[in-house]
Amino acid sequence: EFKPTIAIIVAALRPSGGIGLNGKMPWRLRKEIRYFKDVTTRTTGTGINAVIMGRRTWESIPSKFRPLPDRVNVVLSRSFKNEMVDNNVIHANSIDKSLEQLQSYGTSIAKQIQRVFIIGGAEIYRELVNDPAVSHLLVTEIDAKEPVEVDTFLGFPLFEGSAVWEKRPQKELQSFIGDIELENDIEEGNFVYNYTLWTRK
Ligand SMILES: NC(=O)C1=CN([C@@H]2O[C@H](COP(=O)(O)OP(=O)(O)OC[C@H]3O[C@@H](n4cnc5c(N)ncnc54)[C@H](OP(=O)(O)O)[C@@H]3O)[C@@H](O)[C@H]2O)C=CC1
Ligand SMILES: COc1ccc(Oc2cccc3nc(N)nc(N)c23)cc1
Repeated sequence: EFKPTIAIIVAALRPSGGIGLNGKMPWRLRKEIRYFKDVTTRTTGTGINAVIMGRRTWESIPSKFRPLPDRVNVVLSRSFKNEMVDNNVIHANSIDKSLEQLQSYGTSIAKQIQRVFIIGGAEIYRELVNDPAVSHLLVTEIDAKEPVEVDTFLGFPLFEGSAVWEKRPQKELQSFIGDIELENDIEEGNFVYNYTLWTRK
């Protein structure tokens, strides 16, 4: 029965949980962007992964860079009809409808959907972090040397201590991401960051 691993993937500033500013990300971290691409794209064997995002996040991707390549892109909007726009883009008006469509995608394109990543934005994170179907949080924890302005936040308490989620040892993150290299305390400009995995207590 179709039960892909569903993971939220996000880069968030500590301790505030800031993730956005003026509809964009408050930072540009080269290695972190490569990690995001590698983790959301990598599959074992012949399958393909899906990324699910809110309509505003989709609209803020420059049109020449969307859909995100080598992944099935699912865009959520309450005003969408549920439809496969083309082989790489699915419209859905709820998370449940998007999972239904991903299931039939697998049978129609004979490509099995392996993992599903929720890639933002803030409203989507806030809602889906409470969905029991989401089993993993891949959180890049960012510390800033100098203060950073943010106006959009994770929308759930994580760094202040969570009653629901617990951070797993690095070796569990390593086995989740396979042969993708895990560096610690990566420094880029004003930022130092680490990749983490959280699962439900
Ligand atoms: N730091 C990070 O890792 C990331 C940061 N971001 C940042 O987040 C911000 C964008 O987030 P945000 O503005 O919250 O917008 P979102 O990308 O979360 O999109 C919100 C829209 O998604 C649709 N939607 C939300 N919930 C549902 C639902 N349950 N069913 C169907 N449709 C739904 C609605 O579309 P409609 O109005 O059409 O109904 C809503 O307006 C930007 O600043 C972006 O840069 C984004 C991704 C990652
Ligand atoms: C504007 O569209 C988008 C905005 C953000 C987005 O997600 C990300 C982009 C770049 C790096 C990202 N890193 C992590 N850990 N998580 C994300 N969701 C990321 C994907 C699309």
